[in-house]
Amino acid sequence: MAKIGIIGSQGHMGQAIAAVLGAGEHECAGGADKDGDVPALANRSDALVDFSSPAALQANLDAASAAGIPILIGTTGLADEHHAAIEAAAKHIPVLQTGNTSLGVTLLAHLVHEAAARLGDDWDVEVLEMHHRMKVDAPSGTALLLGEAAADARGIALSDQTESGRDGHTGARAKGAIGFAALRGGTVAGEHSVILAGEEERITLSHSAENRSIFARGAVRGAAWLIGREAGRYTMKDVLDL
Ligand SMILES: NC(=O)C1=CN([C@@H]2O[C@H](COP(=O)(O)OP(=O)(O)OC[C@H]3O[C@@H](n4cnc5c(N)ncnc54)[C@H](OP(=O)(O)O)[C@@H]3O)[C@@H](O)[C@H]2O)C=CC1
Ligand SMILES: O=C(O)C1=N[C@H](C(=O)O)C[C@H](O)C1
Repeated sequence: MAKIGIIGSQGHMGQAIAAVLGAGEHECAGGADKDGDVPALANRSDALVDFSSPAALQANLDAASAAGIPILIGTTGLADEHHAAIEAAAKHIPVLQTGNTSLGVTLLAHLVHEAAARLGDDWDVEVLEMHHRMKVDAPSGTALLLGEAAADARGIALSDQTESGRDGHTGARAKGAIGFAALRGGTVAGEHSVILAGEEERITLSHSAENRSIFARGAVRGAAWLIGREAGRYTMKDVLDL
């Protein structure tokens, strides 16, 4: 039985993860929130899960590194500097970072990769997402993960080809662009669609999260999987062997 420490424990995801741990094969080592003692939490944990804020990321990576334990980063809204910090920490400890810990989205990304590779850039890729009114970042981490899957399949850098937040006289869509649109409202746990639009036909690949327990179960599974691994950067694809 692994002891999992939760950063962001009083938040929606923290509570969902505590519920999974309360019912399952692993144990909750405790939690930390803003002004919490993450180093002390790390010292009594076998692995950490972080669903808090990008502002907390560096301190959380430092605490995991100092304790010599793995960490799963579920926090979204990460910038280049955060990814650089993850790369640096992953030289010393196992780090899994993902915008979505669910089994369904991990498989969806695999399908998007396959579709984008086979169809080529005559088919336009648009990623549409909707989340609850409290969500603070856009596009969602999942939307970016799905966009990355399409970009990777086409051998392009997503950051060079992103079109998001279209408004006003935007001009025609650039060939090869990957578009993003974000909707916010109500209590939606997470809706994602990847639309591949070709000449006179479209394919839509979608995932609907009915509640947060799918993310929580995946987070616990991912954190437990990290224990005993070599230092490095991992994704949910590694956990699920996809
Ligand atoms: N990868 C995935 O599968 C998923 C990722 N997420 C992501 O997880 C994150 C959290 O989501 P959610 O639970 O809905 O958000 P909430 O706002 O409900 O919870 C965030 C929690 O983090 C705490 N927190 C904020 N800043 C810090 C800090 N500096 N140090 C420690 N704790 C801090 C908050 O405490 P306080 O209230 O005191 O500020 C709060 O308890 C978001 O980035 C979200 O996008 C969400 C679902 C799935
Ligand atoms: O903030 C959320 O709620 C969610 N965040 C993640 C994201 O940004 O994609 C995962 C999930 O969609 C819910």
